[in-house]
Amino acid sequence: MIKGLYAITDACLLPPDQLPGAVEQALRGGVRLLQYRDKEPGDARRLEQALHLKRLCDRYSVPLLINDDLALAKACQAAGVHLGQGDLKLQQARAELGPDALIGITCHDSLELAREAQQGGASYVAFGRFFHSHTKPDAPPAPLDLLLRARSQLHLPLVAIGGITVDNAAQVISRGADAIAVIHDLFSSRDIEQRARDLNRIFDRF
Ligand SMILES: Cc1ncc(COP(=O)(O)OP(=O)(O)O)c(N)n1
Ligand SMILES: Cc1nc(C(=O)O)sc1CCOP(=O)(O)O
Ligand SMILES: [Mg+2]
Repeated sequence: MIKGLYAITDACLLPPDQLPGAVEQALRGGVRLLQYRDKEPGDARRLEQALHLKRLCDRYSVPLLINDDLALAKACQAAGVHLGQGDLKLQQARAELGPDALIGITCHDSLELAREAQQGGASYVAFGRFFHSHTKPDAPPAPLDLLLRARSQLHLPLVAIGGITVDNAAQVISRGADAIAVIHDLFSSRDIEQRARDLNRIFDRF
């Protein structure tokens, strides 16, 4: 289930009037998971957008995850949440969302954090950033070979994030990433649908 292109939305790249259209193009291009990530204030706007994305994702049978915000995930009946090390604890999210929810955990460059997340019942672990990221330039870097070690030591799906593009995605997929989480290279593209197709197609080579 956690396999292929994992698209993440961004409030700067996608203002409210462009968000649904851009996401639908990505879904048409074969995105396998979608994360709604919006750190701007405005609970009512965020709820409205998340509900809209949930309807779109349902049409394409794609799970919607919500970044950081458990209450929003519950309110829009999302498939799950993505949590960082400074966010809500995995155990609380699992207890509130139930055993079937998708819960992803950011592990930066740490196999120890990943083992902890695996033991705690995470659905996937995310490592990164692997390349320069336009969206989050200050995210701590992670070495590509971390994925090889993670692949041999963990049984959970591995998500790679941070500066992933059509030109470098093969480097993380060939080292064991099950999914690539992408913001800028997808949503800044002039043809989002085609870019989604191109990013997904890289998995066929491995
Ligand atoms: C798939 C995926 N991986 C990592 C992150 C980053 O989460 P976090 O460290 O909590 O940072 P913010 O996204 O909240 O800024 C993610 N969102 N998704
Ligand atoms: C949200 C996020 N988290 C990261 C991490 O390393 O934890 S990198 C990142 C931004 C990903 O966007 P882009 O594909 O534009 O680089
Ligand atoms: Mg977070």
